[in-house]
Amino acid sequence: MDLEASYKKIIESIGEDSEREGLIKTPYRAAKAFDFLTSGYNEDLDELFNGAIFNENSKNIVIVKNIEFYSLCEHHLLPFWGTCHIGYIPNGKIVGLSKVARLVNHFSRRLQVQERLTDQIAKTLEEYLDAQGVSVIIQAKHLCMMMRGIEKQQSETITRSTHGCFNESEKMNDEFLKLVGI
Ligand SMILES: Nc1nc2c(ncn2[C@@H]2O[C@H](COP(=O)(O)OP(=O)(O)OP(=O)(O)O)[C@@H](O)[C@H]2O)c(=O)[nH]1
Ligand SMILES: [Zn+2]
Repeated sequence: MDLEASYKKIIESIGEDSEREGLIKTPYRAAKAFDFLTSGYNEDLDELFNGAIFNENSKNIVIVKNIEFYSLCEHHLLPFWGTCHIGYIPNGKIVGLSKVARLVNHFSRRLQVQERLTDQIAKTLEEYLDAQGVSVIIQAKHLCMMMRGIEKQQSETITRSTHGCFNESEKMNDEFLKLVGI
């Protein structure tokens, strides 16, 4: 069964009339939206980075912060969203800045948990750049904790994934946190 037919079934399962005017095109719209929200599955990482990794000798920290993202909680299929802060220490290679944000979309536009999202972003960047170190922080709110379940409106989840020299150097960690400003 394709996505559109599945949505029609969901609408009917809750007792709604899938043929009424307001809902007639809803399965099509919802399928299109869900396709977009999970489009990360269809992207190729090599293509994403292709042509935008440059040789450069800087050994100083690079930070791209406040990258907003939307993802889907894999337990409830409800959105979680927030900001991602990424820092790395180059080791002969740097990456086009937009690709850092594309990497966040790549792993957030799918069914996720926040911890895995954080790790996948960090590990992939480390791998592609052969970086000396990578540190990623994600701050997010989960609708599954807000509009249902425990119904906490203010709680925020912070996750972190540190690799390479960030695991060994307190100074680097401090610099990253200070520049990110959280
Ligand atoms: N660690 C982690 N947990 C998540 C994430 N997103 C949602 N969850 C949690 O996944 C858990 C699923 O627990 P279950 O007890 O199986 O589901 P539930 O009965 O709907 O749980 P409640 O939300 O407590 O009502 C819940 O505690 C959610 O808060 C995430 O990104 N990371
Ligand atoms: Zn959830």
